[in-house]
Amino acid sequence: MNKYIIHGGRPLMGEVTISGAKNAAVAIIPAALLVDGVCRIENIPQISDVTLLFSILEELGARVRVLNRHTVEIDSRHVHSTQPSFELVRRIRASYYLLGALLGRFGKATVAMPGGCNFGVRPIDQHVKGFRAMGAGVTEGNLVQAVAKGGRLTGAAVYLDMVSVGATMNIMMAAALAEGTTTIENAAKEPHIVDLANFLNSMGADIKGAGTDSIRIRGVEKLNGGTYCIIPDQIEAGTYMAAVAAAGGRLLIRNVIPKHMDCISAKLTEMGVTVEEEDDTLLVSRSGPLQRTNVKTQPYPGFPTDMQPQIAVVLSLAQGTSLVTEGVYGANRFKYMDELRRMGGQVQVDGRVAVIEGVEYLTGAPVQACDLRAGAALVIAGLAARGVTELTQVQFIERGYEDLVGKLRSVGADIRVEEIPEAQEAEAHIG
Ligand SMILES: CC(=O)N[C@H]1[C@@H](OP(=O)(O)OP(=O)(O)OC[C@H]2O[C@@H](n3ccc(=O)[nH]c3=O)[C@H](O)[C@@H]2O)O[C@H](CO)[C@@H](O)[C@@H]1O
Ligand SMILES: C=C(OP(=O)(O)O)C(=O)O
Repeated sequence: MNKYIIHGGRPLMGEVTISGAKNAAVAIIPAALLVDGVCRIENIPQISDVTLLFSILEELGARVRVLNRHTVEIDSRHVHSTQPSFELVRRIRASYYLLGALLGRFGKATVAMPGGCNFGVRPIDQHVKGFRAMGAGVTEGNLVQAVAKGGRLTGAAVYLDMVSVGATMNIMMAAALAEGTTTIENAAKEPHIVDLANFLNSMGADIKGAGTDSIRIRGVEKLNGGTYCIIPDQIEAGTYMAAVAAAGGRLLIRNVIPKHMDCISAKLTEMGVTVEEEDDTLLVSRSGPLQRTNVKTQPYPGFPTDMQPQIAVVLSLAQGTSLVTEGVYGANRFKYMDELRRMGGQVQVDGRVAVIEGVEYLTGAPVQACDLRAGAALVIAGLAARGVTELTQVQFIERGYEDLVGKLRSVGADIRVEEIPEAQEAEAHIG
Protein backbone atom coordinates (compact mmCIF):
# COMPACT_ATOMS: atom_id res chain seq x y z
CA MET A 1 0.00 0.00 0.00
CA ASN A 2 1.05 3.58 -0.67
CA LYS A 3 0.64 6.90 1.05
CA TYR A 4 1.02 10.44 -0.22
CA ILE A 5 3.38 12.90 1.45
CA ILE A 6 2.43 16.49 0.76
CA HIS A 7 4.43 19.57 1.73
CA GLY A 8 1.83 22.31 1.49
CA GLY A 9 1.94 26.00 0.75
CA ARG A 10 3.07 26.03 -2.88
CA PRO A 11 0.82 27.73 -5.48
CA LEU A 12 -0.02 25.65 -8.56
CA MET A 13 1.38 27.08 -11.81
CA GLY A 14 1.28 25.62 -15.32
CA GLU A 15 -0.93 23.32 -17.36
CA VAL A 16 -2.75 20.11 -16.65
CA THR A 17 -4.64 17.87 -19.11
CA ILE A 18 -7.86 16.23 -18.03
CA SER A 19 -8.39 12.51 -18.69
CA GLY A 20 -11.52 10.72 -19.91
CA ALA A 21 -14.49 10.74 -17.55
CA LYS A 22 -14.53 7.95 -14.96
CA ASN A 23 -18.31 7.78 -14.75
CA ALA A 24 -18.67 7.66 -18.52
CA ALA A 25 -15.90 5.06 -18.97
CA VAL A 26 -17.24 2.75 -16.27
CA ALA A 27 -20.60 2.68 -18.08
CA ILE A 28 -19.32 2.52 -21.66
CA ILE A 29 -16.97 -0.42 -20.96
CA PRO A 30 -19.79 -2.70 -19.71
CA ALA A 31 -22.02 -1.33 -22.50
CA ALA A 32 -19.51 -2.81 -24.97
CA LEU A 33 -20.98 -6.19 -23.92
CA LEU A 34 -24.11 -5.20 -25.86
CA VAL A 35 -22.15 -4.94 -29.08
CA ASP A 36 -21.83 -7.95 -31.35
CA GLY A 37 -18.58 -6.69 -32.84
CA VAL A 38 -15.42 -4.78 -31.97
CA CYS A 39 -15.64 -1.40 -30.18
CA ARG A 40 -12.62 0.83 -30.24
CA ILE A 41 -12.85 3.20 -27.27
CA GLU A 42 -10.57 6.24 -27.00
CA ASN A 43 -9.78 8.60 -24.12
CA ILE A 44 -10.14 5.85 -21.52
CA PRO A 45 -8.79 7.05 -18.16
CA GLN A 46 -6.03 4.96 -16.56
CA ILE A 47 -7.72 4.32 -13.21
CA SER A 48 -8.21 1.19 -11.16
CA ASP A 49 -12.02 1.01 -11.67
CA VAL A 50 -11.35 0.72 -15.41
CA THR A 51 -8.67 -1.95 -14.99
CA LEU A 52 -11.05 -3.97 -12.86
CA LEU A 53 -13.83 -3.72 -15.44
CA PHE A 54 -11.44 -4.99 -18.11
CA SER A 55 -10.74 -8.05 -15.93
CA ILE A 56 -14.46 -8.66 -15.48
CA LEU A 57 -15.13 -8.42 -19.22
CA GLU A 58 -12.26 -10.78 -19.98
CA GLU A 59 -13.55 -13.24 -17.42
CA LEU A 60 -16.90 -13.21 -19.24
CA GLY A 61 -15.17 -14.06 -22.51
CA ALA A 62 -14.78 -10.62 -24.10
CA ARG A 63 -11.40 -9.82 -25.66
CA VAL A 64 -9.84 -6.61 -24.40
CA ARG A 65 -6.91 -5.34 -26.44
CA VAL A 66 -5.07 -2.35 -25.04
CA LEU A 67 -3.80 -0.36 -28.04
CA ASN A 68 -2.14 2.43 -26.08
CA ARG A 69 -2.43 4.20 -22.70
CA HIS A 70 -5.90 5.52 -23.49
CA THR A 71 -7.31 3.35 -26.27
CA VAL A 72 -8.73 -0.17 -26.13
CA GLU A 73 -10.59 -2.50 -28.41
CA ILE A 74 -13.29 -4.63 -26.84
CA ASP A 75 -14.60 -7.60 -28.79
CA SER A 76 -17.73 -9.06 -27.20
CA ARG A 77 -18.55 -11.56 -29.95
CA HIS A 78 -17.44 -14.55 -27.89
CA VAL A 79 -18.86 -13.79 -24.45
CA HIS A 80 -19.66 -17.14 -22.80
CA SER A 81 -20.79 -16.21 -19.30
CA THR A 82 -23.44 -13.96 -17.78
CA GLN A 83 -22.17 -14.40 -14.22
CA PRO A 84 -19.10 -12.32 -13.33
CA SER A 85 -17.27 -13.38 -10.19
CA PHE A 86 -18.50 -12.00 -6.88
CA GLU A 87 -14.97 -11.02 -5.80
CA LEU A 88 -14.42 -8.60 -8.69
CA VAL A 89 -17.94 -7.17 -8.88
CA ARG A 90 -18.21 -6.18 -5.24
CA ARG A 91 -15.19 -3.89 -5.46
CA ILE A 92 -16.81 -1.18 -7.58
CA ARG A 93 -20.12 0.59 -7.93
CA ALA A 94 -20.24 0.53 -11.71
CA SER A 95 -20.53 -3.25 -11.79
CA TYR A 96 -24.30 -2.70 -11.61
CA TYR A 97 -24.07 -1.86 -15.34
CA LEU A 98 -23.20 -5.50 -16.01
CA LEU A 99 -26.81 -6.30 -15.14
CA GLY A 100 -28.33 -4.00 -17.79
CA ALA A 101 -25.75 -4.91 -20.44
CA LEU A 102 -25.86 -8.71 -19.97
CA LEU A 103 -29.64 -8.79 -19.55
CA GLY A 104 -30.07 -6.68 -22.68
CA ARG A 105 -27.77 -8.79 -24.85
CA PHE A 106 -28.28 -12.32 -23.50
CA GLY A 107 -31.61 -12.11 -21.66
CA LYS A 108 -30.05 -13.07 -18.32
CA ALA A 109 -27.51 -11.91 -15.77
CA THR A 110 -26.37 -12.90 -12.28
CA VAL A 111 -24.34 -10.17 -10.63
CA ALA A 112 -23.31 -9.53 -7.01
CA MET A 113 -24.54 -6.35 -5.31
CA PRO A 114 -22.11 -3.58 -6.32
CA GLY A 115 -19.48 -1.94 -4.10
CA GLY A 116 -18.04 1.56 -4.60
CA CYS A 117 -17.78 4.48 -2.20
CA ASN A 118 -19.48 3.74 1.09
CA PHE A 119 -22.05 6.45 1.75
CA GLY A 120 -24.32 4.11 3.69
CA VAL A 121 -27.01 2.22 1.80
CA ARG A 122 -26.92 2.76 -1.97
CA PRO A 123 -29.96 0.83 -3.20
CA ILE A 124 -30.58 -0.25 -6.79
CA ASP A 125 -34.36 -0.57 -6.51
CA GLN A 126 -34.95 1.83 -9.44
CA HIS A 127 -32.70 -0.24 -11.71
CA VAL A 128 -34.62 -3.36 -10.74
CA LYS A 129 -37.98 -1.61 -11.20
CA GLY A 130 -36.95 -0.75 -14.76
CA PHE A 131 -35.83 -4.31 -15.59
CA ARG A 132 -39.08 -5.73 -14.17
CA ALA A 133 -41.16 -3.25 -16.20
CA MET A 134 -39.33 -4.60 -19.26
CA GLY A 135 -40.43 -8.14 -18.48
CA ALA A 136 -37.51 -9.49 -16.45
CA GLY A 137 -37.94 -11.69 -13.40
CA VAL A 138 -35.50 -10.36 -10.80
CA THR A 139 -34.50 -11.93 -7.49
CA GLU A 140 -32.40 -9.92 -5.07
CA GLY A 141 -30.03 -10.94 -2.30
CA ASN A 142 -26.25 -10.91 -2.17
CA LEU A 143 -26.61 -11.79 -5.83
CA VAL A 144 -29.05 -10.10 -8.19
CA GLN A 145 -30.42 -12.56 -10.70
CA ALA A 146 -32.38 -11.29 -13.68
CA VAL A 147 -33.98 -13.30 -16.48
CA ALA A 148 -35.98 -11.85 -19.38
CA LYS A 149 -39.24 -13.61 -20.14
CA GLY A 150 -38.87 -15.33 -23.53
CA GLY A 151 -35.15 -14.48 -23.57
CA ARG A 152 -35.57 -10.85 -24.68
CA LEU A 153 -36.70 -7.73 -22.85
CA THR A 154 -39.73 -5.78 -24.01
CA GLY A 155 -39.84 -1.97 -24.22
CA ALA A 156 -41.74 -0.28 -21.38
CA ALA A 157 -42.51 3.09 -19.80
CA VAL A 158 -40.38 3.65 -16.70
CA TYR A 159 -40.87 6.57 -14.33
CA LEU A 160 -37.99 6.91 -11.86
CA ASP A 161 -38.98 7.73 -8.28
CA MET A 162 -35.79 9.74 -7.87
CA VAL A 163 -33.25 11.08 -10.32
CA SER A 164 -30.71 8.26 -10.51
CA VAL A 165 -27.64 8.28 -12.74
CA GLY A 166 -27.10 4.53 -12.43
CA ALA A 167 -30.74 3.56 -13.03
CA THR A 168 -31.02 5.87 -16.06
CA MET A 169 -27.90 4.38 -17.69
CA ASN A 170 -28.69 0.79 -16.74
CA ILE A 171 -32.22 0.96 -18.13
CA MET A 172 -30.88 2.65 -21.26
CA MET A 173 -28.45 -0.24 -21.78
CA ALA A 174 -31.06 -2.91 -21.15
CA ALA A 175 -33.49 -1.18 -23.53
CA ALA A 176 -31.05 -0.76 -26.42
CA LEU A 177 -31.70 -4.31 -27.70
CA ALA A 178 -35.24 -4.77 -26.32
CA GLU A 179 -38.28 -5.49 -28.45
CA GLY A 180 -40.10 -2.16 -28.89
CA THR A 181 -39.72 1.26 -27.31
CA THR A 182 -38.73 2.18 -23.74
CA THR A 183 -39.22 5.60 -22.19
CA ILE A 184 -37.43 6.81 -19.06
CA GLU A 185 -39.11 9.75 -17.33
CA ASN A 186 -37.46 11.77 -14.53
CA ALA A 187 -34.18 10.63 -16.07
CA ALA A 188 -30.80 11.92 -14.88
CA LYS A 189 -29.13 14.48 -17.18
CA GLU A 190 -25.42 14.20 -16.30
CA PRO A 191 -22.89 14.57 -19.13
CA HIS A 192 -22.06 10.85 -18.82
CA ILE A 193 -25.71 9.97 -19.59
CA VAL A 194 -25.36 11.79 -22.91
CA ASP A 195 -21.98 10.16 -23.48
CA LEU A 196 -23.38 6.65 -23.00
CA ALA A 197 -26.29 7.42 -25.35
CA ASN A 198 -23.85 8.78 -27.95
CA PHE A 199 -21.68 5.66 -27.60
CA LEU A 200 -24.66 3.33 -28.04
CA ASN A 201 -26.04 5.37 -30.96
CA SER A 202 -22.66 5.29 -32.67
CA MET A 203 -22.86 1.46 -32.46
CA GLY A 204 -26.35 1.47 -34.05
CA ALA A 205 -28.77 2.11 -31.16
CA ASP A 206 -31.74 4.47 -31.45
CA ILE A 207 -31.77 6.68 -28.35
CA LYS A 208 -33.22 10.19 -28.24
CA GLY A 209 -33.55 12.76 -25.47
CA ALA A 210 -30.44 11.91 -23.43
CA GLY A 211 -29.53 15.06 -21.49
CA THR A 212 -33.21 15.85 -20.85
CA ASP A 213 -35.43 14.26 -18.20
CA SER A 214 -37.27 12.19 -20.80
CA ILE A 215 -35.35 9.59 -22.81
CA ARG A 216 -36.78 7.36 -25.54
CA ILE A 217 -35.01 4.18 -26.62
CA ARG A 218 -36.25 2.27 -29.65
CA GLY A 219 -34.87 -1.24 -29.36
CA VAL A 220 -32.82 -2.49 -32.31
CA GLU A 221 -31.95 -6.06 -33.33
CA LYS A 222 -28.20 -5.75 -33.06
CA LEU A 223 -25.39 -3.33 -32.25
CA ASN A 224 -22.32 -3.37 -34.46
CA GLY A 225 -18.79 -2.30 -33.73
CA GLY A 226 -17.35 1.17 -34.17
CA THR A 227 -15.08 3.82 -32.66
CA TYR A 228 -15.95 6.17 -29.83
CA CYS A 229 -14.08 8.80 -27.80
CA ILE A 230 -15.06 9.37 -24.14
CA ILE A 231 -15.75 12.91 -22.86
CA PRO A 232 -13.36 14.65 -20.46
CA ASP A 233 -13.92 14.19 -16.73
CA GLN A 234 -15.97 17.02 -15.23
CA ILE A 235 -15.06 16.03 -11.68
CA GLU A 236 -11.33 15.63 -12.33
CA ALA A 237 -11.33 19.12 -13.90
CA GLY A 238 -13.34 20.48 -10.97
CA THR A 239 -10.87 18.95 -8.54
CA TYR A 240 -7.95 20.81 -10.16
CA MET A 241 -10.01 24.01 -10.12
CA ALA A 242 -10.62 23.53 -6.40
CA ALA A 243 -6.93 22.81 -5.87
CA VAL A 244 -5.92 26.18 -7.41
CA ALA A 245 -8.66 27.89 -5.42
CA ALA A 246 -7.28 26.45 -2.17
CA ALA A 247 -3.53 26.58 -2.84
CA GLY A 248 -3.51 29.71 -5.04
CA GLY A 249 -1.71 30.07 -8.37
CA ARG A 250 -2.74 29.95 -12.01
CA LEU A 251 -3.56 26.79 -13.91
CA LEU A 252 -4.50 26.19 -17.53
CA ILE A 253 -6.82 23.17 -17.50
CA ARG A 254 -6.84 21.49 -20.91
CA ASN A 255 -9.33 19.06 -22.47
CA VAL A 256 -12.54 20.17 -20.74
CA ILE A 257 -16.05 20.89 -21.98
CA PRO A 258 -16.58 24.30 -20.33
CA LYS A 259 -20.40 23.93 -20.40
CA HIS A 260 -20.09 20.86 -18.14
CA MET A 261 -18.07 22.97 -15.72
CA ASP A 262 -20.61 25.84 -15.36
CA CYS A 263 -22.03 24.56 -12.06
CA ILE A 264 -18.53 24.45 -10.55
CA SER A 265 -17.13 27.58 -12.25
CA ALA A 266 -20.11 29.64 -11.01
CA LYS A 267 -19.48 28.71 -7.35
CA LEU A 268 -15.74 29.29 -7.54
CA THR A 269 -16.33 32.68 -9.19
CA GLU A 270 -18.67 33.64 -6.31
CA MET A 271 -15.80 32.78 -4.00
CA GLY A 272 -13.37 35.15 -5.71
CA VAL A 273 -11.63 32.70 -8.05
CA THR A 274 -11.06 33.83 -11.65
CA VAL A 275 -12.22 31.35 -14.31
CA GLU A 276 -11.63 32.19 -17.98
CA GLU A 277 -13.12 29.91 -20.63
CA GLU A 278 -11.76 29.14 -24.07
CA ASP A 279 -12.87 26.41 -26.51
CA ASP A 280 -11.71 23.40 -24.52
CA THR A 281 -9.65 24.99 -21.76
CA LEU A 282 -10.21 26.84 -18.51
CA LEU A 283 -7.70 29.26 -17.08
CA VAL A 284 -8.19 29.31 -13.32
CA SER A 285 -6.39 31.62 -10.92
CA ARG A 286 -6.68 32.89 -7.39
CA SER A 287 -4.54 35.50 -5.71
CA GLY A 288 -6.86 37.36 -3.29
CA PRO A 289 -8.81 36.02 -0.30
CA LEU A 290 -11.61 33.48 -0.72
CA GLN A 291 -15.18 34.58 0.03
CA ARG A 292 -17.77 32.46 1.84
CA THR A 293 -20.77 30.99 0.03
CA ASN A 294 -23.38 28.24 0.38
CA VAL A 295 -23.41 25.10 -1.76
CA LYS A 296 -26.13 22.48 -2.18
CA THR A 297 -25.42 19.33 -4.16
CA GLN A 298 -28.04 18.28 -6.68
CA PRO A 299 -28.37 16.20 -9.84
CA TYR A 300 -26.93 17.86 -12.98
CA PRO A 301 -27.03 20.72 -13.87
CA GLY A 302 -26.87 21.39 -10.11
CA PHE A 303 -23.62 21.35 -8.16
CA PRO A 304 -22.29 17.75 -8.28
CA THR A 305 -22.14 15.67 -5.11
CA ASP A 306 -18.82 14.25 -6.39
CA MET A 307 -17.34 17.76 -5.91
CA GLN A 308 -18.79 18.29 -2.43
CA PRO A 309 -15.71 17.33 -0.36
CA GLN A 310 -13.34 19.32 -2.61
CA ILE A 311 -15.44 22.52 -2.44
CA ALA A 312 -15.87 22.09 1.33
CA VAL A 313 -12.09 22.15 1.75
CA VAL A 314 -11.90 25.37 -0.29
CA LEU A 315 -14.66 26.90 1.86
CA SER A 316 -12.77 25.92 5.01
CA LEU A 317 -10.22 28.54 3.91
CA ALA A 318 -12.75 31.26 2.98
CA GLN A 319 -13.59 34.36 4.99
CA GLY A 320 -16.82 33.82 6.99
CA THR A 321 -19.24 30.95 7.52
CA SER A 322 -20.43 28.72 4.68
CA LEU A 323 -23.09 26.03 4.56
CA VAL A 324 -22.68 22.88 2.47
CA THR A 325 -25.84 20.82 2.04
CA GLU A 326 -25.58 17.25 0.72
CA GLY A 327 -28.71 16.89 -1.38
CA VAL A 328 -27.96 13.54 -3.07
CA TYR A 329 -26.59 11.29 -0.32
CA GLY A 330 -26.92 11.63 3.46
CA ALA A 331 -24.48 12.64 6.18
CA ASN A 332 -22.28 9.66 5.25
CA ARG A 333 -20.72 11.76 2.52
CA PHE A 334 -19.33 14.02 5.28
CA LYS A 335 -17.18 11.31 6.91
CA TYR A 336 -13.99 13.08 5.82
CA MET A 337 -14.86 16.08 8.02
CA ASP A 338 -13.18 14.35 11.00
CA GLU A 339 -9.94 14.32 9.01
CA LEU A 340 -10.33 17.96 7.97
CA ARG A 341 -10.74 18.86 11.65
CA ARG A 342 -7.37 17.19 12.35
CA MET A 343 -5.89 19.70 9.91
CA GLY A 344 -7.46 22.64 11.74
CA GLY A 345 -10.72 22.88 9.76
CA GLN A 346 -13.57 24.43 11.80
CA VAL A 347 -16.44 22.27 10.63
CA GLN A 348 -19.61 20.90 12.17
CA VAL A 349 -22.01 18.47 10.60
CA ASP A 350 -25.70 18.43 11.41
CA GLY A 351 -27.44 15.77 9.32
CA ARG A 352 -27.15 16.76 5.67
CA VAL A 353 -25.67 20.19 6.43
CA ALA A 354 -22.06 21.06 7.20
CA VAL A 355 -21.35 24.42 8.81
CA ILE A 356 -17.88 25.61 7.86
CA GLU A 357 -16.18 28.51 9.65
CA GLY A 358 -13.35 29.63 7.42
CA VAL A 359 -9.88 29.59 8.99
CA GLU A 360 -6.78 31.52 7.95
CA TYR A 361 -4.78 28.37 7.31
CA LEU A 362 -4.91 24.57 7.65
CA THR A 363 -2.06 22.61 9.22
CA GLY A 364 -0.54 19.44 7.77
CA ALA A 365 -1.36 16.24 9.68
CA PRO A 366 -1.55 12.45 9.21
CA VAL A 367 -4.98 11.81 7.68
CA GLN A 368 -6.81 8.98 5.96
CA ALA A 369 -8.96 8.92 2.80
CA CYS A 370 -12.33 7.28 3.49
CA ASP A 371 -13.51 7.34 -0.13
CA LEU A 372 -12.54 8.62 -3.57
CA ARG A 373 -13.54 12.30 -3.45
CA ALA A 374 -12.82 12.58 0.27
CA GLY A 375 -9.29 11.48 -0.60
CA ALA A 376 -9.01 14.10 -3.36
CA ALA A 377 -10.31 16.75 -0.97
CA LEU A 378 -7.65 15.86 1.61
CA VAL A 379 -4.98 16.15 -1.08
CA ILE A 380 -6.28 19.67 -1.77
CA ALA A 381 -6.22 20.44 1.96
CA GLY A 382 -2.64 19.17 2.12
CA LEU A 383 -1.58 21.33 -0.86
CA ALA A 384 -2.97 24.44 0.84
CA ALA A 385 -1.84 23.60 4.39
CA ARG A 386 1.21 24.75 6.30
CA GLY A 387 3.47 21.80 7.02
CA VAL A 388 3.39 18.16 6.01
CA THR A 389 0.34 15.99 5.37
CA GLU A 390 0.61 12.21 5.22
CA LEU A 391 -2.40 10.75 3.48
CA THR A 392 -3.12 7.00 3.71
CA GLN A 393 -5.76 4.77 2.05
CA VAL A 394 -4.92 6.40 -1.28
CA GLN A 395 -6.13 3.36 -3.21
CA PHE A 396 -9.55 5.06 -3.05
CA ILE A 397 -8.15 8.02 -4.98
CA GLU A 398 -6.57 5.73 -7.58
CA ARG A 399 -10.04 4.31 -8.34
CA GLY A 400 -10.93 7.54 -10.11
CA TYR A 401 -7.98 9.87 -10.74
CA GLU A 402 -5.40 9.16 -13.40
CA ASP A 403 -1.92 9.97 -12.10
CA LEU A 404 -3.08 12.63 -9.63
CA VAL A 405 0.38 12.83 -8.06
CA GLY A 406 2.23 13.15 -11.40
CA LYS A 407 -0.15 15.81 -12.69
CA LEU A 408 0.12 17.86 -9.47
CA ARG A 409 3.90 17.56 -9.40
CA SER A 410 4.04 18.85 -12.98
CA VAL A 411 2.38 22.10 -11.83
CA GLY A 412 4.66 22.68 -8.88
CA ALA A 413 3.04 20.75 -6.02
CA ASP A 414 5.34 19.08 -3.53
CA ILE A 415 3.63 15.70 -3.32
CA ARG A 416 5.12 12.24 -3.57
CA VAL A 417 4.10 8.63 -3.23
CA GLU A 418 5.74 6.52 -0.55
CA GLU A 419 5.28 2.82 0.06
CA ILE A 420 4.01 1.92 3.52
CA PRO A 421 6.24 -0.83 4.99
CA GLU A 422 4.22 -4.00 5.61
CA ALA A 423 4.91 -3.96 9.36
CA GLN A 424 3.45 -0.44 9.68
CA GLU A 425 0.45 -1.43 7.63
CA ALA A 426 -0.26 -4.39 9.90
CA GLU A 427 0.08 -2.11 12.95
CA ALA A 428 -2.40 0.38 11.45
CA HIS A 429 -4.89 -2.44 10.93
CA ILE A 430 -4.55 -3.65 14.52
CA GLY A 431 -4.90 -0.04 15.74
C1 LIG B 1 -20.39 4.84 -11.05
C2 LIG B 1 -21.10 6.13 -11.02
O1 LIG B 1 -21.47 6.69 -12.04
N1 LIG B 1 -21.28 6.67 -9.83
C3 LIG B 1 -21.95 7.95 -9.71
C4 LIG B 1 -23.45 7.71 -9.71
O2 LIG B 1 -23.72 6.85 -8.61
P1 LIG B 1 -25.15 6.15 -8.50
O3 LIG B 1 -25.61 5.74 -9.85
O4 LIG B 1 -25.04 5.12 -7.46
O5 LIG B 1 -26.01 7.36 -7.97
P2 LIG B 1 -27.55 7.65 -8.20
O6 LIG B 1 -27.70 8.86 -9.06
O7 LIG B 1 -28.24 6.40 -8.63
O8 LIG B 1 -28.01 7.98 -6.72
C5 LIG B 1 -28.72 9.16 -6.39
C6 LIG B 1 -29.52 8.94 -5.13
O9 LIG B 1 -30.61 8.06 -5.42
C7 LIG B 1 -30.61 6.94 -4.54
N2 LIG B 1 -31.04 5.75 -5.30
C8 LIG B 1 -30.44 5.48 -6.50
C9 LIG B 1 -30.84 4.38 -7.25
C10 LIG B 1 -31.84 3.56 -6.75
O10 LIG B 1 -32.23 2.56 -7.36
N3 LIG B 1 -32.40 3.85 -5.55
C11 LIG B 1 -32.03 4.93 -4.80
O11 LIG B 1 -32.55 5.17 -3.72
C12 LIG B 1 -29.16 6.84 -4.06
O12 LIG B 1 -29.06 6.16 -2.82
C13 LIG B 1 -28.74 8.29 -3.97
O13 LIG B 1 -29.19 8.85 -2.75
O14 LIG B 1 -24.10 8.97 -9.58
C14 LIG B 1 -23.83 9.62 -8.34
C15 LIG B 1 -24.66 10.90 -8.29
O15 LIG B 1 -24.27 11.79 -9.26
C16 LIG B 1 -22.34 9.90 -8.18
O16 LIG B 1 -22.10 10.33 -6.87
C17 LIG B 1 -21.51 8.65 -8.44
O17 LIG B 1 -20.16 9.02 -8.62
C1 LIG C 1 -19.09 8.17 -5.66
C2 LIG C 1 -18.26 8.01 -6.65
O1 LIG C 1 -17.98 6.85 -7.29
P1 LIG C 1 -18.73 5.42 -7.18
O2 LIG C 1 -20.18 5.66 -7.47
O3 LIG C 1 -18.05 4.66 -8.25
O4 LIG C 1 -18.51 4.90 -5.81
C3 LIG C 1 -17.50 9.15 -7.23
O5 LIG C 1 -17.04 9.04 -8.39
O6 LIG C 1 -17.36 10.17 -6.53
